[in-house]
Amino acid sequence: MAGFDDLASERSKAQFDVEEMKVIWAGSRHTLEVSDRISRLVANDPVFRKDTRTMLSRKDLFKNTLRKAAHAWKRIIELRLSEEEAAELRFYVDEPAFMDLHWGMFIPTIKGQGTEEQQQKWLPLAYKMKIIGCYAQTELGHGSNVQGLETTATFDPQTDEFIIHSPTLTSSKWWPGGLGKVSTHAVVYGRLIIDSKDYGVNGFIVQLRSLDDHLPLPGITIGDIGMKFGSGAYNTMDNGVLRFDHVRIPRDQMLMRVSQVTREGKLVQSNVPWQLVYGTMVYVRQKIVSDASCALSRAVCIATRYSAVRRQFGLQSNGIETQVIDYKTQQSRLFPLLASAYAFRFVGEWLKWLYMDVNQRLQASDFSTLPEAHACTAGLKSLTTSATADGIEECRKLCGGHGYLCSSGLPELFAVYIPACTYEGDNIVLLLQVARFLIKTVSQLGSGKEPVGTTVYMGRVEQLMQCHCAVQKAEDWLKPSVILEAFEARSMRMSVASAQNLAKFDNQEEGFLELSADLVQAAVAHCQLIVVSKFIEKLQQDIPGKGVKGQLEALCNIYALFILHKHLGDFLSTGCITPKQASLANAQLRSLYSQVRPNAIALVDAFNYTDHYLSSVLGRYDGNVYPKLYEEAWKDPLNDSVVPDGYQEYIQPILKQQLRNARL
Ligand SMILES: CCCCCCCC/C=C\CCCCCCCCCC(=O)SCCNC(=O)CCNC(=O)[C@H](O)C(C)(C)COP(=O)(O)OP(=O)(O)OC[C@H]1O[C@@H](n2cnc3c(N)ncnc32)[C@H](O)[C@@H]1OP(=O)(O)O
Ligand SMILES: Cc1cc2nc3c(=O)[nH]c(=O)nc-3n(C[C@H](O)[C@H](O)[C@H](O)COP(=O)(O)OP(=O)(O)OC[C@H]3O[C@@H](n4cnc5c(N)ncnc54)[C@H](O)[C@@H]3O)c2cc1C
Repeated sequence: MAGFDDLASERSKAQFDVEEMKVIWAGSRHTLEVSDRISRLVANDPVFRKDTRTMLSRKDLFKNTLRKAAHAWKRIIELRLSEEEAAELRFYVDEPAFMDLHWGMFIPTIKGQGTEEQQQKWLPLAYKMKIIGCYAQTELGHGSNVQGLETTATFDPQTDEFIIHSPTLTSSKWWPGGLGKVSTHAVVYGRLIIDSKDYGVNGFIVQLRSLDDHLPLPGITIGDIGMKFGSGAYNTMDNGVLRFDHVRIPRDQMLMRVSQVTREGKLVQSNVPWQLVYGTMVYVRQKIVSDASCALSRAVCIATRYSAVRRQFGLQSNGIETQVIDYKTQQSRLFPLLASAYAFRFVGEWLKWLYMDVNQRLQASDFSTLPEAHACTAGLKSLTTSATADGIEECRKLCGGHGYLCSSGLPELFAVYIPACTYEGDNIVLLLQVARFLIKTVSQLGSGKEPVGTTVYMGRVEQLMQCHCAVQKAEDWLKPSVILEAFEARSMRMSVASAQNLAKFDNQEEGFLELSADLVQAAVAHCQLIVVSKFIEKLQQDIPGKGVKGQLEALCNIYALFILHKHLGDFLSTGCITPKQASLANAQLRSLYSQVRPNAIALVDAFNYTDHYLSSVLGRYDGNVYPKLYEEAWKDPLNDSVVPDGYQEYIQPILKQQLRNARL
């Protein structure tokens, strides 16, 4: 049987230790053990089946999600899972649901923006799920522009309460996940008003529904905002609409870590920067970067396995056609995505470390690294989600016609993933934040304030503005120092050029708007440099296992040279490399594809995904694609009857020409 033999033979060709690569991918032996155990637990539980998801009506789909969420919670309690194991279980259940927002945003917001007392009051309730919360920031009229939110929270000194109100239609909360049908509570972002004075946006804990009968509390109008893109996909989530009509909450339900309102109605600022009100977004953006590597690797795993099973043209002497993975065009589309999945994994790991480091500093009142953390999380969220969304679609095309079937798993993965380019900050809006940070850094060069963190390279501005790439032969592109210098010089020169152009404007804000398209490109260049440099740093660590390091080096070089090839215009126009060096990079890239080819299947096996998680007939571990595709087709409800419903009303009259006769 084609698929079985093909994948078995591919696995036997691997030139590295797959088990050790699994550890590298997971992050540690411990993480691998946990994710392996929990993914199998989910895969073997019939309640977590997901093969009918794309065929259910919205109501049935949603109820099924509630059933799975309740079952997941039951298993977490029964098995006494740790926080880490519980998070893995939710991940492998693989269905967007209110739980994501409760654990992923509501709880972190209280932890990050609540005082000690507020945490003590609310966190135990949230941890035990005695209350379910969501994150209600975006409104009908404003999402990106958080300072433009219209919901008001007016302090009433008579009663020691805030009055939460939606003064306009556009102030209706719109989009929060988990809000529409499930959440009992929300962190609501609104304008703090004291004595008619507007003190800007802050977070407030507001109860939305009765804990007895789940009905909305007085003054609250609440519902789901309707069907979203794709079948199944993100429609398991109850993204909601919410309006307040003068709803009163006690004063101590304003999240008061950043600023406090006293009983007398005085606003007291603490020593933490006001931007901490945006802190949950930094946390979630960091998570989304790790998530990107999961979504991309999942699509790549499906496309790689299928490309080894699928054969088209080129009859060989033994009468067998060519595996499509052997076509150079297939490799040049697929392998950069494989390399990107690994690159995003490692940059995600680093970003997690950066976030933890910033958090520890914040606890010690050191706020110096917050701007860098904001720029890195915003930029990398943007870069990785855009590349992943495009990458999933490319994987669908790599699977030809069968990729368009829901049973390939790719349409639903695409539909569920693409909003990541929008939620938690529109990707362009976030890149503009990075650009502001870069322009600020460039403007401070020579002022005595040394660039830090990921902008340290900018301290070598003179060298980077003048350096010439030393590549003379294709293999020179394999040297990390050569790659780094080319990426640093490109980013430096693009930022400096933007800053110089900006300086020509009398009004900096106007200039920023006028040049924003170029500024976005400079931000992308800086973020790509971060990804490349973190991959190179990873390779400097001790990497055990036969051949593992060699494979990672090849993937790192593929990622870097692919980006160089894709953005050749930047590298050439800034004079970082010559056309001859560009063509040497291309030659090297081709040679790297050949190096990865025999290891491709093993490299996707190292993700250690179960067939349940992949939910793809094309990506099955055993490669038994054709019989299963055939089998799946017959499961479609349309095939329940041989003659379809509607035959007599709509097909028969055409065939019998009754419709035409009626017209004549
Ligand atoms: C096949 C099926 C598969 C199923 C798979 C299922 C798997 C399920 C798994 C996952 C599901 C995913 C779950 C994810 C759920 C989605 C959750 C989505 C939630 C949301 O979207 S919440 C809403 C998010 N909203 C936003 O992000 C809004 C974006 N806007 C902003 O962040 C800001 O308004 C702005 C940054 C764009 C502008 O702010 P503003 O104050 O107006 O602006 P500036 O003047 O530019 O900035 C002032 C100053 O502050 C600094 N700064 C800005 N932001 C931050 C920050 N976050 N932290 C620190 N500092 C910040 C900025 O740099 C300026 O500094 P300066 O003055 O220059 O020094
Ligand atoms: C699936 C999903 C789940 C979500 N979950 C939540 C949630 O749980 N809680 C919550 O509060 N919100 C949630 N959101 C809302 C989400 O955070 C916002 O949609 C997002 O921040 C983008 O804001 P917007 O919709 O206002 O886009 P807009 O800002 O209206 O963007 C429209 C266009 O304008 C461009 N644009 C906007 N501003 C600028 C600028 N300054 N310069 C250049 N171009 C600009 C953008 O690039 C984009 O092309 C969710 C959204 C989705 C899709």
